[in-house]
Amino acid sequence: MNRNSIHTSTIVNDISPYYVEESEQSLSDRSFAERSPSGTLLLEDGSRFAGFSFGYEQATAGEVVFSTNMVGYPEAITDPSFTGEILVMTYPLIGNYGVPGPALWESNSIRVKGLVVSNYIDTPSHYSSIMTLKQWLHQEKIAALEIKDTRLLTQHIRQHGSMLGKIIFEDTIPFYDPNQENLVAQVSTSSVQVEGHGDYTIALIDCGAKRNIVRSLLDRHVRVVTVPWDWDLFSPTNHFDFDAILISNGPGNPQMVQQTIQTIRKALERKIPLFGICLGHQLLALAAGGTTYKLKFGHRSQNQPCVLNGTPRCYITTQNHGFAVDQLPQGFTPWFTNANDGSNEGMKHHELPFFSVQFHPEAAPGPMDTEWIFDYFLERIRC
Ligand SMILES: NC(=O)CC[C@H](N)C(=O)O
Repeated sequence: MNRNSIHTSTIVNDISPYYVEESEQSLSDRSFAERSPSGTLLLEDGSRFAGFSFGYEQATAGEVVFSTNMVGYPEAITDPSFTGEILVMTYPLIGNYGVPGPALWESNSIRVKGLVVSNYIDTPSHYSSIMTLKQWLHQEKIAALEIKDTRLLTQHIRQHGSMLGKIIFEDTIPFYDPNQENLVAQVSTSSVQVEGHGDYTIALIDCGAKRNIVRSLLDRHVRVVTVPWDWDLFSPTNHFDFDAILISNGPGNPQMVQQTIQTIRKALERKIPLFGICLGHQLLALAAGGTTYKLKFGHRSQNQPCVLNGTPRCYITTQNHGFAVDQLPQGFTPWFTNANDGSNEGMKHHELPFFSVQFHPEAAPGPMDTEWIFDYFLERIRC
């Protein structure tokens, strides 16, 4: 096929897929060129990106964010932290290893409001695959578009910041801002779950916990009692013995999660060992008197470099967050700092067992470089 025959019809703010002239088409290109865009990603600034639908064709709206992770799309789209978000994946091959069984997901369903990829592969090859990504998206009624130029779309988001958007077909719907709602209340467990055995009991406040947090604790032979986000651990009616509290990751604006912040404040007063992950880091900061802010386009990838403060050591971390901690609370010092933009990535109290990280030490997906933080957590309980 003569490469000169391919040209892109890129109209300002309207990225259309490649078109190939009739004459030099191979069969596969012919099928590609004949497919007409069937869906549109419309951003709140008026930008339109046409695409080919491979998901459930019903309009959906949310905050449009991008992630650069190269692997782990099943874990990513089942992470409750993505609730309310339309996820753009910049790595061009998505779907190529299918979908594993639920035991390898980070929650029991797909959490993104919509999915945008550059090249959807509908012919997966992997021993663990039980269905194609397209089948899964249809099963769970999630819209998905193949927009060839996710690079341009991502550059747009980087330049202008993550913004509201919607995937529309024949129908349309209003824009929806997930950060104006308490998304944690929508994703948290509604009942208390008890798992595992061991010398220590961890109360896990489920703000949208990724399953690999629980797996990481159970692997260390502790008992994990998962409670809802608004469970008052200190009310007489709810009492059970525990040795420490882990505040989990979760979606949306940390300011919306006031009941959890109140519970953390009570734990601080009682000097109970506290460990926060991602949203948990933000909630611990707010509970202790710190502040949070919204990043321009967030950190969503598996290669975010975090320097261990006071050392030359830099860890490669998995991240998925749009907010960050600005002012650390009194008595806390920075634990990790993002080597890309200098943002805070962790903090610890200068004497009491209170500490938290903005990144995901449980990975899933991504590198296990910081898994040792779970061991550090248990050591702080023992001493
Ligand atoms: N993964 C998370 O816990 C995300 C925390 C928070 N919702 C944010 O976007 O910053």
